[in-house]
Amino acid sequence: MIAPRPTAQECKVLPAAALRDRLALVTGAGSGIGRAVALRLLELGASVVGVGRRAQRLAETAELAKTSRFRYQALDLRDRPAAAEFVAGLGGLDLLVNNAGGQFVAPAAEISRRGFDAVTDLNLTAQASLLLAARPGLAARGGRVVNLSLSAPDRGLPGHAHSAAARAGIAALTRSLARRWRAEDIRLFCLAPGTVLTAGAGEELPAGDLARIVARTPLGRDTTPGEVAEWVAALGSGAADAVSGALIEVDGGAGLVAAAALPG
Ligand SMILES: CCCCC/C=C/C(=O)SCCNC(=O)CCNC(=O)[C@H](O)C(C)(C)COP(=O)(O)OP(=O)(O)OC[C@H]1O[C@@H](n2cnc3c(N)ncnc32)[C@H](O)[C@@H]1OP(=O)(O)O
Ligand SMILES: NC(=O)C1=CN([C@@H]2O[C@H](COP(=O)(O)OP(=O)(O)OC[C@H]3O[C@@H](n4cnc5c(N)ncnc54)[C@H](OP(=O)(O)O)[C@@H]3O)[C@@H](O)[C@H]2O)C=CC1
Repeated sequence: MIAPRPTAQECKVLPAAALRDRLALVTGAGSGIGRAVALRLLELGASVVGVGRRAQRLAETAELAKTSRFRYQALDLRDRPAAAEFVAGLGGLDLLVNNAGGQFVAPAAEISRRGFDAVTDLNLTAQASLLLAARPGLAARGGRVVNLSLSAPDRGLPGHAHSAAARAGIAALTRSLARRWRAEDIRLFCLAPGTVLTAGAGEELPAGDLARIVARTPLGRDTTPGEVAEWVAALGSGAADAVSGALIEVDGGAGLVAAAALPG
């Protein structure tokens, strides 16, 4: 049995105008966690630019947002020059949410070189490139960065060797840049969800595997998109500025247990 989750409303703990007049860039804003983040930042008063490959999905987020403070651009973040040009065009930036990501599940021995590269590119090097491109805009506004990772990537996750390597890499990159970019008034955080039952997670893993993973989670439940969104908003708002470079696991304790619920 799954333990009770907070409702979307119960997740909302920040004051109403916590992000008023801020400009945020949210990658992967056309679905799942990214969409929940974009909508919550808008509710809190921010202007949000959403990117992703599929314009139709971003348009659906715009419909839900019902505000001109949301705009979007179809963009493949692995196209470095296009992504860099787009970010530079935004000018000053208060918050970058590096959320776009994902992987396929396969035993390590069956991941080809191209497969490994595809996943590390999306989840590490494309995020790193976007960070570098956003640096001047972030520095201009004393901005904050939230990089999405995966809970406890260093514990070893069956079927996720490529992704775990990339996600541990983004956590390390976050720590490194948090030290260096402090001088430019840029703050960085790494946020690591456990299992969030988005359509994307459902495409990646069969429902039975997801249910087994959730059942092994110490809190006995999945993490909701609303919970992740509130954490992102809090980190972006300055409420957590005593934190720097940390990997924050919003995972119901999933990272505390061995990840043996998956094959591979
Ligand atoms: C404890 C875990 C709880 C659950 C956590 C859930 C976490 C989430 O992240 S939810 C997010 C869910 N969404 C996704 O993960 C979907 C995103 N995935 C993708 O978009 C793609 O898989 C990709 C971007 C990672 C790769 O796409 P692409 O670059 O288009 O790749 P290609 O199709 O060109 O293939 C490149 C290369 O990879 C090999 N490959 C692809 N799929 C598989 C597979 N299932 N198994 C093995 N290998 C695969 C493919 O064969 C290519 O290699 P070569 O054959 O050597 O050319
Ligand atoms: N759901 C979960 O349990 C967990 C998720 N995560 C991570 O959180 C993030 C969001 O996950 P979730 O919402 O569940 O998954 P989704 O699959 O719904 O979200 C991934 C988003 O990234 C976008 N995206 C993928 N590739 C690219 C690309 N090359 N360029 C631009 N955008 C791209 C997708 O849009 P489009 O396809 O239109 O490009 C999509 O909107 C991901 O990084 C995921 O790995 C981490 C831990 C657990």
